[in-house]
Order: sequence, then C-alpha cells, then structure tokens
Amino acid sequence: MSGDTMRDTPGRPWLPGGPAAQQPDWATHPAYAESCAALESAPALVDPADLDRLRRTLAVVAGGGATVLQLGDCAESFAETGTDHVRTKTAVLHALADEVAAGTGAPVLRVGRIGGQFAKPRSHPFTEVGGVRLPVFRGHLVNGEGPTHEDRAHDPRRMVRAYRASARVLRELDRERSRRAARAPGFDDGPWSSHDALVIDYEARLVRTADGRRFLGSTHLPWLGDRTRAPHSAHVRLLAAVGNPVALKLGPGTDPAELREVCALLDPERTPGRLTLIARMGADRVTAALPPLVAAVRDAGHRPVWLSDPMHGNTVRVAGVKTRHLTDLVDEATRCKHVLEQAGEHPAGLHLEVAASDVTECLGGKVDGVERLAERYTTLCDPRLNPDQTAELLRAWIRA
Ligand SMILES: O=C[C@H](O)[C@H](O)COP(=O)(O)O
Ligand SMILES: C=C(OP(=O)(O)O)C(=O)O
Ligand SMILES: [Mn+2]
Repeated sequence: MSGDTMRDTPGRPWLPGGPAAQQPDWATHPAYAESCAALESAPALVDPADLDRLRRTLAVVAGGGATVLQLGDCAESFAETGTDHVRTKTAVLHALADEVAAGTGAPVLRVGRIGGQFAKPRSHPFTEVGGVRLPVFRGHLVNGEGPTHEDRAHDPRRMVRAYRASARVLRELDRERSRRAARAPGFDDGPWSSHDALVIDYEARLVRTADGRRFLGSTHLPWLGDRTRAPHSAHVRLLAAVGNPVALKLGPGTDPAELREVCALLDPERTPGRLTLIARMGADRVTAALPPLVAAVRDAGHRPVWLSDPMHGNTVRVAGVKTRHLTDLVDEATRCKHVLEQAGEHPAGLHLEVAASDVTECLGGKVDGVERLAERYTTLCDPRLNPDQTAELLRAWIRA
C-alpha cells in the first residue's frame, strides 16, 4: 500500500449494518477518516483463488479425509511480524502438524492465528494497573499494552499499521505455501492465515469484489468470537456477505436455535468447506452443551468442520495470574472428540493458543508450579501453551 495510492484514490466502502459489540472508541479521532480511506484504497491481502482452494481443502476435512491444526498467539504483536518471526512460528506449526499427521495417518491442514490476529474482545473495558484505572488492552490494531493512558488510547492509525504488518506476514505465508506446494503437490495443506474479524472499521474496509463476488481481503479464514456472533450483528452480516471460508466460536451459552439462524445466514447453500464451528465450552460443560448444537446444525443440512478450542473455556486465575491447566485442556479436547464421534461427526482437529517459544504461561509439563509462571510469561493477552505442552496435548487427543 503506497502512501500516494492511499490518499489519491479513496474507494467506496461496503459496510454491514447491525449492532457491533466490542468496537474501538475512535470515530472522533482526527485521523479516523484518513485511516479508513487508506484501507479502502489498499489492495486485498489475500488472493480470491486461494480462498476457493482453502474451501475445497476444508471440504475434504469435513468429509473426514484430513484434520486441521489451527494455532498461534492469542494476540499477535506488531513487533513480531518480521520474516524470522513468521518462519519460527510456521516451523512450530509444521512440526506439531507433522506429529498429528504421523499419529493419525491423515494429512493435516495448517492454519495460523497469524497475519492479522491483532484485535481482542475483552470481558471488561477497564483494568487496574498499579492502582491506576486504564482502558483495557484490545490488541495492537486498537491500542498499546503499555500501562499508560497515552498507550491505551484507541488510535485508528493502528489500522494502517495492522494492514502493513499483516501484509508482511501474509507475504511470507504465501512464499511458504508455494515452497510446500512445489515439494509436495496434491493436498493443499497451507499454512493459511486466520483471525478474529472483530473490528468492523478495519474488516469491512478490506472487503473487495472479484468475479462479481465479495471476499474479505484481510485474511483467508476469518472467525467470529463467542461475543460477536449474534444473528443480526454487523459481524455476522459481514461474514455472510463474503465468499471466504468462515468460522464461529461456540461457547457454553450457545443457543441451538440461534446457532441454526446464524448458520443459515452464513451457509445458505450448505457449501462444503464454507463453515467451521469451534467449540470452546469448558472441560466441565462440553459433554452436555455440545450434542444439541451438533444435532441442530446437522438437522439443518450443514456439514461443518468441527474443531475443539479447549483454551477459552478453561482460563483460571492462580495467585492473581491468568493461566490454564494442561489437564483441563486435555479433558476438554478429548471429551469434545468423544461427543463428536458419538454423534457420528468427524472430530476434525484443534484450535489452540500456542507460542513459538518456551513460554511459561500455562501449568503442566515442565511448568510444574505456580511459581514458575513468572519465568517467561510474555503473552499480550491470554496464556499460551509452549510447543512441548502442545505436543503433549496433541498426543493425548490422538490417543483418546
Ligand atoms: O482471547 C480472548 C479474549 O480476548 C480473552 O479471553 C478475554 O480475556 P479477559 O477476560 O481478560 O478480557
Ligand atoms: C477471544 C477469543 O476467543 P473466544 O471468542 O472464543 O472467547 C480468542 O480466540 O482469542
Ligand atoms: Mn485468547
């Protein structure tokens, strides 16, 4: 995106109507209009032909012929979008996916929470740091994590920085996919990008048209979080209007009738590979909460890819620190697998928050006590597994 193009040829935005939860408060910022215009005239970050390719691969997954590993940071950092960072992250994704492929005997589709995972829905708008009340950190697309009012201010210029950071990452993913395709043509296993399509100002201004069809130009596989998937929300209207494969997070409060309504809006033609549903119920709730949802979706004729996110329903505070117990994650992932198998569905894989380095944010494996959490606790938002903990979880899931 060159500066000149950004200013001289403002596009005509397509914007979804409807209420939008969890949005930044920045419409009166002096740089708001200019930042939106910059995005409107910027090229799409993904190729629409790739979106069809990914959808076809997801259709293979939905039919039981492959599994999916979708993982990465809870919140990506602008500071970790250089080529070396991306290569380190994709190397971890491939190493873990290769283990799953060896363990299941089936190909593994590799999807990162990467190349745009810069916006976070939060439980509370404010937080207290050292006795000072500050706006909560909402991801680098919206504000900074520093504990000052200045850093926490919502700044629309960050949308342009997010676009540029995503462009760097996605270019590297494209190169990586081409290298893999040249080495092993056939099953198109990625790595593909995905993120929570949370900030409507950003996402809607990256909607583009190709061959008369709209597509979301910010990522390959956008998902909607558990807090933003209401049937007539701007978020659902946004994803209903674009041709990308799309995903939804489903928490324990998901109502089967409401889910059917959303699935009908997102997947009216029952297109194989269009819809991925990610259960994030909590280890204690998945066995009761998931079966009615599986039945509702299937009875309505959809054939989604079913994934388990065992992270977001199992966050706890231990000695004031946000963490997750690996044992809970194993419990939820394996229970989810059993529920899906009993319902005659393919347990298609896992959606995980994983760091590319040896962090100490979740309890389990070598992180064997609360006192160890402080050693390398570097996440910008939720606690991530390190690669060893992830491998342990994957082995348990494969065995279950
Ligand atoms: O990543 C997901 C959410 O942003 C996160 O779980 C919310 O965390 P919070 O409850 O600390 O706001
Ligand atoms: C916010 C997230 O998840 P959920 O919407 O499931 O809470 C996330 O994946 O980081
Ligand atoms: Mn998270």
